[in-house]
Amino acid sequence: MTTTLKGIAASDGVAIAKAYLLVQPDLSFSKSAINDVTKETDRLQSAIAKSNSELQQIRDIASKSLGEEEAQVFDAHMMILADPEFTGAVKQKIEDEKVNAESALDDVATTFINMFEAMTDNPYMQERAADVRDVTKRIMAHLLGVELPNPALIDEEVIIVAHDLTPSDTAQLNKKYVKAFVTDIGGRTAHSAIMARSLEIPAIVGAGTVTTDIKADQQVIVDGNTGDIVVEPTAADVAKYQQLAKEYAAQKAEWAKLRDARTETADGKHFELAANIGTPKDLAGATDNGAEAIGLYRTEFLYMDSPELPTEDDQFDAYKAVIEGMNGKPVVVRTMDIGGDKHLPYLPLPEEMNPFLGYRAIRISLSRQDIFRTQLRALLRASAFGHLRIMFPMIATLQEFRQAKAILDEEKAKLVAEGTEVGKYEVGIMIEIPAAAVLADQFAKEVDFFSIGTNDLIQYTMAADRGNEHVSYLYQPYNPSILRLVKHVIDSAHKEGKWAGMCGEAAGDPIMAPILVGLGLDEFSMGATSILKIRSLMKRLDTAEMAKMADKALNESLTNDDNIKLVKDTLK
Ligand SMILES: C=C(OP(=O)(O)O)C(=O)O
Ligand SMILES: [Mg+2]
Repeated sequence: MTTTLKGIAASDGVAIAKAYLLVQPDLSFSKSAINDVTKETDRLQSAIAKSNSELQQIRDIASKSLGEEEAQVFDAHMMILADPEFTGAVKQKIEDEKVNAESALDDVATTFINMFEAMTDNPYMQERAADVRDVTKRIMAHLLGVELPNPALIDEEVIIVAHDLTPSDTAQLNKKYVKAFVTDIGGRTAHSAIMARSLEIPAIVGAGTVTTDIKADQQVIVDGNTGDIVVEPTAADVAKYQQLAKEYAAQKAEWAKLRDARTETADGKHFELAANIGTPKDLAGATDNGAEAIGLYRTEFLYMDSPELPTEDDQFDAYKAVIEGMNGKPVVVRTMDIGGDKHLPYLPLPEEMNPFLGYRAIRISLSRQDIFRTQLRALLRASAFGHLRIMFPMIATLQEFRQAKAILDEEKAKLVAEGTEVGKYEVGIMIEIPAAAVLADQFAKEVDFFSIGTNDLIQYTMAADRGNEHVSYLYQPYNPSILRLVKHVIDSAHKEGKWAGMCGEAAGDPIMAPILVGLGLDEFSMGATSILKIRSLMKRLDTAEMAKMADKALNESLTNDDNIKLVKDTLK
């Protein structure tokens, strides 16, 4: 029977394919005493052998579809399977204590994981804990006779159905086969959603209980424009959505004609449309979509994709590739923003009740200066190769900015003294904490630019977790409170002769962009796939009319919805 589910539209486009449930099975077991030791060690042996051949197969496919580097993690897993200190210890425990294999495996794995995690001075060994966990899960699944999902083995078109997708899960999906994804939890600005937009696949997040409502292999339609998920569609549904997919493709082809066009309003005013990227690989998408700049390079993915802290040279190579790749166009590189929902296995952070209010971004950089200075040196060296803008995330106070800037100046002086070439660069901050937005007039005297991070600015202003679907109604970019903060930031920058951009998701939103044009925002940075849509929209706007509309939006409208209506009516 056909059912329609609803979630939060997180990435545009329409997809029709069968469901692939990326759900962790229940691996609980109970401890029991055994009589037949040989039978139990045979069960263990067979689970290890099955795990090994599965890993071999995953490794082969992963190396072909994702690249040799991504595949190497599976070598590490196979090494653990072959390590007598680990699997030998499980066998020994079964023999000595006459317990079932599941319980012996769990005990030994826990000992190893605790041991690795305690090695706080050796991040490489700490990371092995995650490998032991993964391998243990695989052996356990075979012992219990349940199946683990293996997304790397997908070799036909599917729609991924998951409770949530971490940034690293999303990075492992092969775009050739993964046509869309839907998740139980998350909001429009969760990193999985941002990732979907950069992969250019439709996505719906925060859809409630899709992992139980949708069964494996059921046919599913995902409409990433509206947030509708149709399960077991009728032939008429399929025809309707095929038509919508066709129209969307035609619309995209129309926008594509604007690729090399200058971004101009109807009255000839230019606005800079930039792309947000996560890795140098995203550069192609940015230039294909006509980006005039990179307005946000989120460097944390460099750290997340690496098994240990990336070296200065690794970072230099990545930054240089992006800066050179943009051929003199500006590139805003944001220093590491780890914490919140982004974790590094080799940099254990304290468990926090409110990670988004905790130890993240510049707060980590200022206390772990070894990590920060390495990144700054790599950036300063890369500045010689084009137009660099360095940006600090999550700045709350002037002192934090001054401290970060002083460290940058120190590293520059050291490099210059060593005879290393350093180019020109600007230094700016993200405005994503209300404290900094309110004091933007003070900050504007000291920084070269602002980039407003609405994803965080909205969550902190509204006190509503950006990834929590229960409070996603409070993600209100057009709420007059948010707009007034944005106006204050833009006006403060202009008063000091500085520029203000926006790199939060709101910059690429067709309702928000006209208001921002009216407020005089200088630079709009967004997922690359939104650029042409916004360029096309801007061609229709008159800046004086938008300024009047923005004034109403700030001073006459009372709610977010009032402003949606105001923009729609004005653009009619
Ligand atoms: C762009 C932003 O940063 P991130 O989404 O990486 O937190 C933001 O907060 O708006
Ligand atoms: Mg942010």
